[in-house]
Amino acid sequence: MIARLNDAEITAALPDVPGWTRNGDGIERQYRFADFVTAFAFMSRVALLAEKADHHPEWSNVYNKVDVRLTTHDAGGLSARDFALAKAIDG
Ligand SMILES: C[C@H](O)[C@H](O)[C@H]1CNC2=NC(N)=NC(=O)C2=N1
Repeated sequence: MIARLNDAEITAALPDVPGWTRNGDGIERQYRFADFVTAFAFMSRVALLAEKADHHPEWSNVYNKVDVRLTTHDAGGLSARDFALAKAIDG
């Protein structure tokens, strides 16, 4: 089982993922694109990253906006996997 990060570890990890904000047991970011096709292309790319990492986002899409929330269900909170996926998404 992956370890749940404590508050100090989360605070230390957040500067590594600029643009992401902590909200309770998750980190969140909103992406905005030119149009739906570009937003969906982003989602397709992230879906492949998520499958590869076996770590999946909670997300929603409205036209050109994609809201992404990362949390680790197996840990009951944030884990290193969330920060790794956030970096991969933005990398
Ligand atoms: C069996 C499978 O490895 C697990 O259910 C994975 C899949 N994707 C996951 N994604 C997220 N966000 N949290 C998890 O705990 C998780 N667990």
